[in-house]
Amino acid sequence: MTVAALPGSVRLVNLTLGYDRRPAVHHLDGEIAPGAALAVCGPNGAGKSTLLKALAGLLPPLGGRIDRAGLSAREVAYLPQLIEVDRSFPINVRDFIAMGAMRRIGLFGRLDTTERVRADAALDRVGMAGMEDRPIDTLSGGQMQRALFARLIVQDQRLILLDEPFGAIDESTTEDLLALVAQWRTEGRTVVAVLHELDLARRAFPQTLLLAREPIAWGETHSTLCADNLARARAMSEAYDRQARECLRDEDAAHVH
Ligand SMILES: Nc1ncnc2c1ncn2[C@@H]1O[C@H](COP(=O)(O)OP(=O)(O)OP(=O)(O)O)[C@@H](O)[C@H]1O
Repeated sequence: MTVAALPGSVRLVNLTLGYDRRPAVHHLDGEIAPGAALAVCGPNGAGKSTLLKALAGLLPPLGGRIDRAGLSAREVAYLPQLIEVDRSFPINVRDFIAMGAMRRIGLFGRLDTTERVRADAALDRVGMAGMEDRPIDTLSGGQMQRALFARLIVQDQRLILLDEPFGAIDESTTEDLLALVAQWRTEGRTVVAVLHELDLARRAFPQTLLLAREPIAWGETHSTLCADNLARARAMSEAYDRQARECLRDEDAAHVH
């Protein structure tokens, strides 16, 4: 018997994800409860970003499914890795932040006073008041990440997906943005973040999924990130890399004969 998912939860059912029909994440089962703060950790190439893209609805599953109970794809905000954000676009900070309101005002809609006030309040919240007119290509990495979080505030969604939000930014920015994540939780939003720094997961994310192509563990953060599980994740990831090379060799051989 299938138990109904909680309203606002996200359930992964035997989920397999990949590219060009090659699996990158296998057989993932679990549920992200509404209001949860879930860290996704694991070695390089473990499939963390792939999972986030699928949760954002940008990558259709190769197998299994993602059930979003009562949560439409439009209620999801996704922040890709900073490196993937195009900063060369000629736009100032306020207009960049206000792009978060696009679903409310439409692609070519004008910013009314309410949206302007909302954008400025979001900038203030992330400590960037007074920077409204700066072109985004003049921002430092930390300022850009603050601006991206301000855009998430303006987006105002129930499920927030963050891919390595604290990589390559200074400590005070990390602390300020962690406080914002805590606030989102008190507002009942669900936050899923890919994190490389396990200490940040331990400090600020009560739940963790440890991934190494397959789930190693998913549960309370401190027990999930125990030494045994971390060693298993590393071993699984290395084994996968070896197998992948062997698979590629098999395919090359098949082409020759
Ligand atoms: N667009 C793509 N096309 C083909 N393969 C991809 C693509 N993106 C990722 N992959 C592959 O999928 C696997 C998982 O990658 P993913 O980026 O999800 O891992 P990750 O855990 O986020 O890694 P990292 O911590 O290094 O960012 C890797 O083998 C990667 O090479």
